[in-house]
Amino acid sequence: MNNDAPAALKLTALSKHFGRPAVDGLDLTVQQGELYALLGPNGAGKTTTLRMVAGLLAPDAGSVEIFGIDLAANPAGAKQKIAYLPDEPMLYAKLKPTEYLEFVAGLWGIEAADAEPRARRLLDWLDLSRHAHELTEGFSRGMKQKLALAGALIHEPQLLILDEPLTGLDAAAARQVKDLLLEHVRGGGTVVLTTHILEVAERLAQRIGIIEHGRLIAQGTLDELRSQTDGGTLEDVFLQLTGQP
Ligand SMILES: Nc1ncnc2c1ncn2[C@@H]1O[C@H](COP(=O)(O)OP(=O)(O)OP(=O)(O)O)[C@@H](O)[C@H]1O
Repeated sequence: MNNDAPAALKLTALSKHFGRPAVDGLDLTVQQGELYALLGPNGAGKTTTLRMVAGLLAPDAGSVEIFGIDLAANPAGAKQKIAYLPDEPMLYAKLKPTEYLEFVAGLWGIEAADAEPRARRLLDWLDLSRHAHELTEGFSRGMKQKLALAGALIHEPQLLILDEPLTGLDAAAARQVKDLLLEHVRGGGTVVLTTHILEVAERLAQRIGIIEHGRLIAQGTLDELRSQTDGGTLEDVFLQLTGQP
């Protein structure tokens, strides 16, 4: 990790209210090359945070910086560096995976000659190649989730923002996605994900942040979080920190 490099993601006093605070003065920094898991109870503000990072929701206050680029000042420059995968991604039912990936690549201005091998590699990796010429409308939830992830990766973003990327995936698909995320980080990329599957955070994340009522209440490696509590599994630590029985 290069300490002189700008953080991959820096949130400063980020806030969003929907009548009441959903995200409430959130400060959070993720360094380049990290896999950071954001955990929190239902309604804690995780999705709202990620949607602001993705530029889909305007903050009421505070700022988002992506590799030192202020999202509000230079949205196009900041967004070029990230991919955002929502918890319920949208696909085009009447497109085949290859067509979908070519379409997404086109939106990013990637030449077909470059997009095609990238798409092939992603479909291979996610074990979707044998379905490459089927319409996505017939895909299972897990297959759709994997294709959406491939779409998020097609422009080779440096920062991946993933909302619950493993929900609904079977063991094999979850393994493929986890391997892909680890590969992204090994190659110098950065991942920020939310998950309710604590084993995913425990196994993949270098650092874990716990958010409650829109605020970061704890952050660190699993060992650091353990030392702030009575220890145990991440589940024990999480439940203690969030004051749940
Ligand atoms: N568009 C919206 N309009 C009104 N309230 C909203 C909106 N989006 C989120 N909220 C509220 O903001 C709060 C935070 O929601 P958010 O979806 O960010 O939580 P979360 O941590 O992602 O929860 P979960 O784990 O259940 O997905 C909740 O109280 C939610 O009801």
